[in-house]
Order: sequence, then C-alpha cells, then structure tokens
Amino acid sequence: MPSDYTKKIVEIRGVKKSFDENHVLRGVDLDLYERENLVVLGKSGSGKSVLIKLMVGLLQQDEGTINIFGQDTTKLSLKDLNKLRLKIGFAFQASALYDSMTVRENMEFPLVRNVKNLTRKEINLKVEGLLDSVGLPKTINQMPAELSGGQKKRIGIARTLVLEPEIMLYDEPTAGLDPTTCIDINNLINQVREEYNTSSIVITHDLTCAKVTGDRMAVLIEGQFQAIGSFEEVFAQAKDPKVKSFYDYNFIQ
Ligand SMILES: Nc1ncnc2c1ncn2[C@@H]1O[C@H](COP(=O)(O)OP(=O)(O)OP(=O)(O)O)[C@@H](O)[C@H]1O
Repeated sequence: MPSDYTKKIVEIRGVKKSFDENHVLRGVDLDLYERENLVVLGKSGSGKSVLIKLMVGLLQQDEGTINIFGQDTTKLSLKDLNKLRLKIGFAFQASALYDSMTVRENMEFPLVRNVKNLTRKEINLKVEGLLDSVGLPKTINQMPAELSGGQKKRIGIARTLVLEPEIMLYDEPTAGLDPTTCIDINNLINQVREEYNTSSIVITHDLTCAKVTGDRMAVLIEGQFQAIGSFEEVFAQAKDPKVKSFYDYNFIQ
C-alpha cells in the first residue's frame, strides 16, 4: 500500500465516449497514483475495456482529457504516443501468448522488437530473471499448449514486464481460474508492485481479487464512476441505490 497519494500518474477528466447511440462513457473522472493498485469494477459491457483502450490510444475519446505522466494523450504525436505506450504494460484477459512460440520466444518477442542493441546474454538474463520472479523458471522451453491456465497468466504477466512498464493494466486477471490459482495471481499482482514499483489498474469482477489487490476501488455504473474509495468506503456507499444494485447483482449471493 503506498504511504501517500501524492504523485498522480494518470488523470482522467470528463471523458465521454459513444459508439453511435451507445453512450458508453458519460463523463469519467479518475486518478491513478504512483505505486497504487486501483481496481475498476463494473458490469459486463459497462465500458471498462473502452476506458483502457482510450488510455493507450487505441480509441479516441469524444470529449475530456487523459493525462498520463503529465502528457495529454490527444496532443501527442504518434511517435510520442508509441513511446508512452512502452511505459504501459497491458496484461490481457486471455494471456495472449503466441501458441507457435516457446515460453522463451514469447518472452523475448517484445524485447527484440522494441529494444535495440541488447546482447544475447542480456536477453537471457532478463527472460530468466522474470520467469524466476513469477515462479516458473522450468517452463522456459515449453509451448503454451503444455501450460495450465494459471501458468499462462503468470507468463503473460512476466512477458508484459520485460519492457519494464511503469503502469500495469490487468484486464480480468483471475477470469476462468480456480480459487487457489486466483490467490496466486492476486499475490503476484501485489508482488509485481513491490518488485517493479508499478502503478496498476486492475479490472475485475472478482471480489476477492478486488479486496486483496486494491488500495482503492472505483465502480463504473451507467458510464460514470459512482463510488471511489477503499473497499470499506465503497461498501459503505452501497446505500446509494445504483451502487447497491451493483453489489447485490455481483457479490451478494
Ligand atoms: N470498437 C467498438 N465499436 C462499437 N462498440 C464498441 C466498441 N468497443 C466497445 N464497444 C461497446 O462499448 C460497450 C462497453 O464495452 P467494454 O468492452 O468496454 O465493456 P467491459 O466493461 O469491458 O465488459 P466486460 O466486463 O464484459 O469485458 C459495449 O456495449 C460494447 O459493445
């Protein structure tokens, strides 16, 4: 848990995004602070992925601003936007490993593509070090098809870390995993923050994941964040009918 929230890494203000008559984001404000794990909760289709895509410039907002490291993403040249993207690691919902490549080749791919002049020794050290840190050094020569879902997620996260991102975006990191493996992934998200000093946005439907990894939570309902705060604070706001209905729907069985 960060000792204080002083340094803002991301500042989102008044962001709106529609697809024809589908008004997905209707004025979103959100901050991400240095070394914070911020959990974004919201029903399926509420616009969580759209928000992430806006952050990395894969979509363009209709209104509002997104500042990352003090830079307005809409005002960046393509070259500067690409530079910024390299500081943002995106751990996809599916681990997005290439099936035809070994774990080593998968890990090397972003490095070889984006970092020039690395020696073979430097590449090996980096790949082996990251596989160690996610607890899977022995998988290095395996193919993705030989790995469990949890192992694929861990390697997907390790691969995202090869470019040393300052921001990590986790999209449904525990989706489709059994409860024990979920615990491993939640712990890994916290470990990544400790080891690599990342600031993270974690998109999840999983209440345990939210509680274990999140310093703060933000609940996206009807295109706006209706509640933002610690787990307890957001729960307290469950008196608000919209937030309550979200909780009742998702968590109270
Ligand atoms: N490129 C696009 N073109 C048209 N509509 C889109 C596009 N991307 C997203 N949408 C729409 O925006 C809405 C929000 O989608 P989004 O994927 O952000 O939801 P989500 O909250 O991430 O859902 P889930 O939890 O199921 O992943 C949906 O109605 C979706 O159909």
